Amino acid sequence: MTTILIKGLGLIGSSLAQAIRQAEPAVTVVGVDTDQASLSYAEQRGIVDQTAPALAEVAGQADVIILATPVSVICADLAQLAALPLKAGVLVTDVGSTKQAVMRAAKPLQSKGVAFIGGHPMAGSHKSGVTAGKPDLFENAFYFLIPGLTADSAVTSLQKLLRATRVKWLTVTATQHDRIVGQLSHLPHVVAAALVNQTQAALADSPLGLRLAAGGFKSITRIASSDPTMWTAILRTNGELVTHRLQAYIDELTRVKRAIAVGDTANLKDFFDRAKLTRDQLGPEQLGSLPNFYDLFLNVPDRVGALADVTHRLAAAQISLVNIHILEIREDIDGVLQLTFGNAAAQAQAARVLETAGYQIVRRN
Ligand SMILES: NC(=O)c1ccc[n+]([C@@H]2O[C@H](COP(=O)([O-])OP(=O)(O)OC[C@H]3O[C@@H](n4cnc5c(N)ncnc54)[C@H](O)[C@@H]3O)[C@@H](O)[C@H]2O)c1
Ligand SMILES: O=C(O)C(=O)C[C@]1(C(=O)O)C=C[C@@H](O)C=C1
Repeated sequence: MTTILIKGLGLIGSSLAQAIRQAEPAVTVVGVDTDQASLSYAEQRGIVDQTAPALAEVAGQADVIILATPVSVICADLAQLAALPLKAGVLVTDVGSTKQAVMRAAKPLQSKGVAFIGGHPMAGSHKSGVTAGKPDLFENAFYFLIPGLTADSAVTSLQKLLRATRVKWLTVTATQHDRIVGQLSHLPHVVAAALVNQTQAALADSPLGLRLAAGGFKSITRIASSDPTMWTAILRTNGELVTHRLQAYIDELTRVKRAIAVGDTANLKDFFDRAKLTRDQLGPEQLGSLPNFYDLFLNVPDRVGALADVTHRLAAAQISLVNIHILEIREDIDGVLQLTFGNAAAQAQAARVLETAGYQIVRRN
């Protein structure tokens, strides 16, 4: 019986667990997480077979170990694994968003002869946690692999285990990885967060402020809702590269700022022309997998039990919720609840159930 240990049952860990289950129903999946609620949720839904509070307790039983916590924790765990007794032939991999620091941290483990393959699925979401996980999260996305000196047979085994993800495999070096992803993922997250913070300050004295935002602001800042702990760890491990790319981005902004200030129409038009040309070439297939989450924004009355009533009605209709978020509760008036579903059918069914019960849907994404 093959035992797969997944440490970190959040968005990525629980999505991989579900994809592994689809392809290999006979394997035993063991989940490790510091968050007891995530472990219970995963066990109750059959995402994992067993749970354990700490890596050291179960590492020795595993045939495959997948590290899916923030990068800082992955690095610490790799050091810990090097000091633990492991099964002969164990395969260790990770999903962290930076790879040079991870590959460095894996050296003592590799020196012991353990097969380690750095990994990074280039798909995800601004949603985090076990409830957001789904087996098809990675479909059509690129999945970077950094095998280093690990044998091809181990790479093939990992690809076979993860075949239900239906990803496109791409082998790179850790340096190549961090350069590409630093520009395409890390810099955009800094830019999005900076824009949200600057907008919040700029509109602080406007009565409706950010609530007036429409599609433009929302689409460029969606990723500012991502997990702060995860992003702090990413920037601590690809900081040098991101600092350089941030300077190049500031230079680009400075050039356009100058063109706006002096009313240089030709330069401004060229600025937008070049961006449009490049962006238009990214069809949906080149964009990799876009996270498909479906939101309903619901007015809920300010009374005890309103939230429970909504979740009860959805559960009675057997509609699975990915996430629930209270956006605002104002005393004596309605609050707004954001309900997230994994597919359009669940969203539509939930809207019917809730509207029939008298709830007002204020927006759907
Ligand atoms: N979110 C994305 O879009 C995305 C995409 C690709 C890769 N990644 C990488 O995948 C990893 C996981 O990201 P995620 O989005 O699944 O995050 P997440 O916040 O959804 O999940 C992380 C999980 O790790 C657990 N955890 C944190 N510290 C722990 C510790 N010390 N011991 C045990 N468990 C711990 C948390 O409780 C949580 O369940 C990160 O390294 C991230 O960089 C994220
Ligand atoms: O789609 C999103 O919300 C993401 O942020 C996913 C995203 C990214 O594209 O930057 C985030 C971090 C990962 O390491 C890989 C993918």
